[in-house]
Amino acid sequence: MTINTIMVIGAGQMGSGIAQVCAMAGYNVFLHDLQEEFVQKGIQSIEKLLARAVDKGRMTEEDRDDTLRQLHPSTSIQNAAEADLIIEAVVENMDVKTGIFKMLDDIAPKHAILASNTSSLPITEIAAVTNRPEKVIGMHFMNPVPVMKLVEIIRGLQTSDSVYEVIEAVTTKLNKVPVEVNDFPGFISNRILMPMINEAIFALYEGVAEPEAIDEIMKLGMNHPMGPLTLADFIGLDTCLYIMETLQEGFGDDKYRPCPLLRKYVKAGWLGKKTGKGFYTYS
Ligand SMILES: CC(=O)CC(=O)SCCNC(=O)CCNC(=O)[C@H](O)C(C)(C)COP(=O)(O)OP(=O)(O)OC[C@H]1O[C@@H](n2cnc3c(N)ncnc32)[C@H](O)[C@@H]1OP(=O)(O)O
Ligand SMILES: NC(=O)C1=CN([C@@H]2O[C@H](COP(=O)(O)OP(=O)(O)OC[C@H]3O[C@@H](n4cnc5c(N)ncnc54)[C@H](OP(=O)(O)O)[C@@H]3O)[C@@H](O)[C@H]2O)C=CC1
Repeated sequence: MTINTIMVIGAGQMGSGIAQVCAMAGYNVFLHDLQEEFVQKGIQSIEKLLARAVDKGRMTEEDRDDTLRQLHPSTSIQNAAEADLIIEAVVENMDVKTGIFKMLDDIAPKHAILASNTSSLPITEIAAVTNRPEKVIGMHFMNPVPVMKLVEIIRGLQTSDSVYEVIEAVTTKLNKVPVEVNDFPGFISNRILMPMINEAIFALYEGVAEPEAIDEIMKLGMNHPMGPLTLADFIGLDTCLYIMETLQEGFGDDKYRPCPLLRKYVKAGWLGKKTGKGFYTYS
């Protein structure tokens, strides 16, 4: 099966990054969100990153223009009728995602593959609301998408081998490395990463150390590129909380309980870098 047109649903930090790498790889791309202003914000962030790549000599002006020509803003979900592959990257909420997958199943052509960039939610459950569970798959990109090499590919219970192979080939064409996992809460990446971040938040909550000290210890002591609290702010504290809730509910194990401080910050609207305030303040 040949993939020519990709539609990305959700023009937030992940959706815009995914649209960027798809357009750079030569795919025709719709970047879709509910409102024009969100789509334009996503496109502007792509333009900024491409301009930086040109300035640094990593991309020619011609390649930048070609990439931008491949990108089409969308606020009409009906554009899904043109897509061979749809990658959903909206908020980490099962009801919102299943609502979108039901709509996409009605609109997208029969051959189209429906992928989710979910961080933790069961692919099998998302697939079950469609009439094509064999064509539903997890395509979990890492943040920041243009930089990180991994795409964790999650097979739902009914995902077909041929769909897996197409997604593996698309991932390679995006210049990323696909790694296959089965469908369990948090997959591999967030089953391991998020409890570490949650533990760092507990350490702060219990007054063991200041945020800067916690981050410095993990950076200098463990060679992590970012400390866990900086990384949580970067991912989004809402997303971190939803992932911990999925792990706790999915495994029925309180070892995954989200730290109360994380809940408190999310309730306050302190979602990290994207809102200007989290464990740190951003201008
Ligand atoms: C939650 C989930 O479900 C899964 C996840 O994604 S978990 C999160 C996974 N991601 C991580 O763990 C990221 C950890 N952090 C890092 O790897 C690094 O800090 C980083 C790559 C983000 C930045 O690297 P750095 O060396 O500290 O900073 P910096 O020198 O400014 O950036 C390095 C390069 O990345 C690029 N970059 C940095 N931030 C970027 C962003 N948000 N978007 C695009 N490119 C970015 C820069 O342009 C720079 O490239 P050039 O030098 O070619 O211009
Ligand atoms: N942040 C991270 O590091 C990573 C996140 N992910 C996953 O990617 C997904 C998106 O996360 P992220 O990009 O960080 O989140 P953001 O909050 O940055 O973006 C989500 C976007 O989806 C839009 N949206 C919400 N509902 C709908 C809808 N019904 N139809 C169309 N668009 C909608 C939002 O619009 P509005 O602003 O109006 O709500 C927003 O623009 C989540 O599932 C997350 O778990 C995966 C890997 C890493």
